[in-house]
Amino acid sequence: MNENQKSSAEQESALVPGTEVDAKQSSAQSSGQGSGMLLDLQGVSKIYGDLRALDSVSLSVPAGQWLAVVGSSGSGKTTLMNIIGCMDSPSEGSVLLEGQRLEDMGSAQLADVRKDVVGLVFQKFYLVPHLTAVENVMVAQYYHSVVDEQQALAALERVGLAERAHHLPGQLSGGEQQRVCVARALINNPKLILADEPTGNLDEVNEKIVLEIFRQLHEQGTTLIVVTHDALVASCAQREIMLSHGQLAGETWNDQSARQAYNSAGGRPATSGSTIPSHNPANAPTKSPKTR
Ligand SMILES: Nc1ncnc2c1ncn2[C@@H]1O[C@H](COP(=O)(O)OP(=O)(O)OP(=O)(O)O)[C@@H](O)[C@H]1O
Repeated sequence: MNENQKSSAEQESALVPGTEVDAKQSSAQSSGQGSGMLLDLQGVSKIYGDLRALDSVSLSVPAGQWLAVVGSSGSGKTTLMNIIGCMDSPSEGSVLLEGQRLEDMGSAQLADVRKDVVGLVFQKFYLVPHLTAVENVMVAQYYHSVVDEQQALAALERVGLAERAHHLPGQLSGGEQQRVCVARALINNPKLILADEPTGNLDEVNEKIVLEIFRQLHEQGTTLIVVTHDALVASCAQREIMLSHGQLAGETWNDQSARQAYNSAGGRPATSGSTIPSHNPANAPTKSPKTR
């Protein structure tokens, strides 16, 4: 990446998750009220006028869990992911990430969390159009630590795009662009991957590539939260929650040993305002993990 490209990339950094130019040194504040979970949502609501896009959702996610979030269009999935990813703030309730309350953080600290803890695979975060695939991955490295082209190329190879590394986004298919976004999210080894419809643009072969990467990340201990409309993709997760009209409509465990570990660690079923979950882990039938 030359200096002109860097400068343009800085101007467009708002398009790239975790790359805010004005991020200053974080002085992480501990709330002292952490639950031992990587993520803890406590009565989180998002209110737009009369609409409760999220309605008092409480949800704990331990480090290393693979969670799927399902629900019909407009049920609040993206709203939830935006709040967890520090891109939106709740109208009510608290979000703790690594025991730190997000509402106690200033914008620079939130930018650091986005940069250091979270990797985003969101369709709305487009690639910088005048940078090649590998340069788009290197932008994320640039704002995180140091640029390493070989590492960026390896990340693209991991998503099956070695041959397309030097193409501009406009020269890539929608599915290929999506995979560049996956490579960009992985490049800084985030603890938490938030993926909103990560396989939405992909054919079956590419969907398998992405799911296999998620499986490897899960085995390495990365926490994954994946919004999907695809029941097969959801079934790869250890745990699924379903949203409906901003409320929790169901919770299912696909991995019973993960469920036991979660319960032993003091984890509680997800809940929301006035809804009694129709399907909670206390009475969930045993379901074998599916493989693809
Ligand atoms: N900025 C906003 N102002 C007003 N209403 C909003 C805003 N953002 C989202 N909503 C509403 O909140 C509700 C939840 O939206 P959200 O995008 O979270 O749904 P979703 O489950 O992700 O849907 P989809 O699957 O279609 O992406 C919807 O009714 C949506 O219209």
